[in-house]
Amino acid sequence: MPTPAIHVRNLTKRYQDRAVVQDISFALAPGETLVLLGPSGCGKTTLLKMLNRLIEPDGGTIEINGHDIRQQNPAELRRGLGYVIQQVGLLPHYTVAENVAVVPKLLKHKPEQITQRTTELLTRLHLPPAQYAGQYPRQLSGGQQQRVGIARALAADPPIVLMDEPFGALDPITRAAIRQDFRELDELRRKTIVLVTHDVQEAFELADCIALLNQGQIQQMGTPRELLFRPANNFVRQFFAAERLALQLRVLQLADVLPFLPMLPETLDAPTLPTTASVQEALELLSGAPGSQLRIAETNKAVDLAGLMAGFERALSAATA
Ligand SMILES: Nc1ncnc2c1ncn2[C@@H]1O[C@H](COP(=O)(O)OP(=O)(O)OP(=O)(O)O)[C@@H](O)[C@H]1O
Repeated sequence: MPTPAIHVRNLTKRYQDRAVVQDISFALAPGETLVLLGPSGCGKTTLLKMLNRLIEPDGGTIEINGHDIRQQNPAELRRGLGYVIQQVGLLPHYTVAENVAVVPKLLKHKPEQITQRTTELLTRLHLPPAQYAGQYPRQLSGGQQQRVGIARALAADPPIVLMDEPFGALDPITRAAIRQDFRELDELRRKTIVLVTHDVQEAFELADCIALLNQGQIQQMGTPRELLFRPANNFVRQFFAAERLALQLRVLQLADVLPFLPMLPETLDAPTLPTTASVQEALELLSGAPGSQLRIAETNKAVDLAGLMAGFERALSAATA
């Protein structure tokens, strides 16, 4: 394994003799998204804030790109780590462009480079600069402010970004829209991200890897699929119980269902999905047009709604067997 982007060993934090983070260890490879998930008060934010030294641990070590963060000046460390929080924390007397430029300015990037980067980020985050660069935070909606917060965290192109409930304060529709942008933003895909949430659907949508915490301890760390189909204990099983079906539809892909699908005569004008599409995506496509079929790219198979559901059921039995 290459040097982990983040390597945490035996991390512990106590408040008045109560360990709110207990002996946590993990390694995160560069470019991965780790979601810290768990009930309120389980220690997610405390763990995240130890990564950028907003909170100092009582025990254990943290290495970022192979360097012990205790050897680094906290302010410098933080300039190298993007940070997005629920309250956004934009500076009210700075324009959108000025807010985005804060860290690049501290790092003494060239003015023309900063302008170019700001323009690029605002455009990609659906805030056309001609309209928004000169506005003040109070003139923006909550969702727009959150997009500016993300642009600000990415402005200096840090390889690691820490996010604490970044979509927590938004209504469900805005939240889904920003999550979609988040997934489609190429530059975020390349970054190492640690994201805190208590929203299970959000965790499954964004994570390469989930660490499910309870009372300061990792109950299980693994891919969404591992947590769902191979729960390490009862806590993990119970945590996903209420949303199990929705999660299964999201986690299983057409590739999983494929062996159980009957061959159908090809309908040339049918919509096509790749084998990596989730059963959920296929279901959405098919339920809009009952009786219709979809083609599965690079295979000789097509499927209708009934066939998909029958295949899903068999793929589920195979995954949990
Ligand atoms: N400064 C502090 N002094 C004492 N206790 C604290 C302090 N900060 C946090 N705690 C306690 O530590 C525990 C973990 O808090 P933390 O904020 O990390 O949880 P969380 O999982 O992020 O919760 P939430 O999802 O509600 O934000 C909580 O029980 C909290 O009350």
